[in-house]
Amino acid sequence: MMDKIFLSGMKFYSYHGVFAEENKLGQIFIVDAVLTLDLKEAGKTDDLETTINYGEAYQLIEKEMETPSKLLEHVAERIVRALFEQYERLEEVTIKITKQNPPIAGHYDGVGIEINRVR
Ligand SMILES: Nc1nc2c(c(=O)[nH]1)N=C([C@H](O)[C@@H](O)CO)CN2
Repeated sequence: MMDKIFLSGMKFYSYHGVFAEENKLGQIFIVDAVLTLDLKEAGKTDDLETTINYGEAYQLIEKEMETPSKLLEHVAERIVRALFEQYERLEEVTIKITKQNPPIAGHYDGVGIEINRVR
């Protein structure tokens, strides 16, 4: 069983979407991230340099969320790429992005996507 760092329920106001109204008005997106890596060294040494600083990972995700894409799939792939480029020790990533109030009639808690990528 591999170790994990998680960032859950991150909320961003962004402009991703297929429709012009979404690109113009924007909406809230909820992002959940799970980063898989070995946390034994950090557990032994108590040294932040031996793990991934989740505060720094948050900023990286925030930066990608600020760049508009049409599809949530595209946003998620950009986040994964940025994380793998930044963190050599990262082995696997899961990114889930939810739109709570997309322009779709009906009753639901949210719609969205989740991707999992292994380096
Ligand atoms: N698989 C996907 N389907 C849809 C997406 C998406 O990003 N991935 N986006 C939309 C619209 O932007 C949505 O917000 C409203 O219909 C539609 N389907």
